[in-house]
Amino acid sequence: MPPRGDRSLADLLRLVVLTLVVVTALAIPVIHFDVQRRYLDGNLATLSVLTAEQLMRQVIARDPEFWVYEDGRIGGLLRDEVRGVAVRQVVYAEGGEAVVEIGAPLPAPLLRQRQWLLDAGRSVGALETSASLRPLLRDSLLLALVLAVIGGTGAALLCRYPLARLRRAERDIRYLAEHDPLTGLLNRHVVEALFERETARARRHHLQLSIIIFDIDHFKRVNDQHGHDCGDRVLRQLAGLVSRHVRASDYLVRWGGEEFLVLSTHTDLAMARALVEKLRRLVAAHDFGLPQSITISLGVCACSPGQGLQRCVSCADAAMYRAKRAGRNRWFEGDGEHSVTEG
Ligand SMILES: Nc1nc2c(ncn2[C@@H]2O[C@H](COP(=O)(O)OP(=O)(O)OP(=O)(O)O)[C@@H](O)[C@H]2O)c(=O)[nH]1
Repeated sequence: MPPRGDRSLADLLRLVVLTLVVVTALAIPVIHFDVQRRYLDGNLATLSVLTAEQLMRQVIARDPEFWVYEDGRIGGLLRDEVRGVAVRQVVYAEGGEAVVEIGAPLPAPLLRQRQWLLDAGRSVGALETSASLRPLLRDSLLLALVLAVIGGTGAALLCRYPLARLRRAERDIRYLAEHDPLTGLLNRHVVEALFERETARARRHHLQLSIIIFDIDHFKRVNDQHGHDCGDRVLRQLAGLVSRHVRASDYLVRWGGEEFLVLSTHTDLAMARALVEKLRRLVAAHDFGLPQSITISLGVCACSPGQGLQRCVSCADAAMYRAKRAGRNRWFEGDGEHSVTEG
């Protein structure tokens, strides 16, 4: 049996070794996590500036030995070359050889950055992970392990890039760009692209395409008599009402103030006539909660093949104005030559 003093010394040594192991195991990912938490965690504003340049600068701040920042160069690259380049990849490299590479190809400046590091005999890890903490820690550990195994001499970059949030933001931005905030309908900016797509499809499948334009009659009176908020409510109600009564393959667009456009696919003139009359009746019969009834005037045009959006719209527009002049709450149809016929 070993003497008592030897036993407690061995226990103490074991404890020290164990502590060292645990601290080492925890330290690397914690350091990486610290980098991301201090600089990369955050909101969209932070995201928009999450670039290679910034990431590198943070690492320079942490490890001035590793990143050469001289002559306006960052890690061998001109600052302008990395400005605005998002870091999105996972790259582990050692000597002249990439060890692990996950994800889409790196942007060109970062590829050269990596090459510069490889040539300089550095190890590097650049990492993108999802927004949640668990994969971040897992990837952080993995990165630390890979660097430990390959005997990395350099720092590892850890970049938490909240992709999910970015995608959501992109979706939101696109939605705002394409939709009218008051009614939630598509706005006129998207019509050109829709028209091109649908005319190409119509040509391929020998289908017809029609455009309807309609405008609320005497809408100024609604605003004047009941206030602008009430006018807004009528616009929203009308948008909801009409969108429930056009086909899913039709596009309802807020064309301007109280003017709307329907791009009706697979619809020839006979079908479009039926649709405009249906819409006219629908609106006239609807209770908007006002003392007066709300009516619309409409113009319809079947777009002939090769007729561009502008001509098709002005054909429907001319027909709609004719309906206004003829007393409102009615529709006219136009042909490509702008002659109009009463509905
Ligand atoms: N509340 C509200 N009013 C709007 C909006 N956009 C346009 N308007 C109003 O729509 C009215 C359009 O008036 P006019 O162009 O004179 O047409 P109108 O009174 O409908 O008469 P006709 O079209 O000739 O039947 C104006 O008073 C605009 O202020 C909107 O987003 N909200």
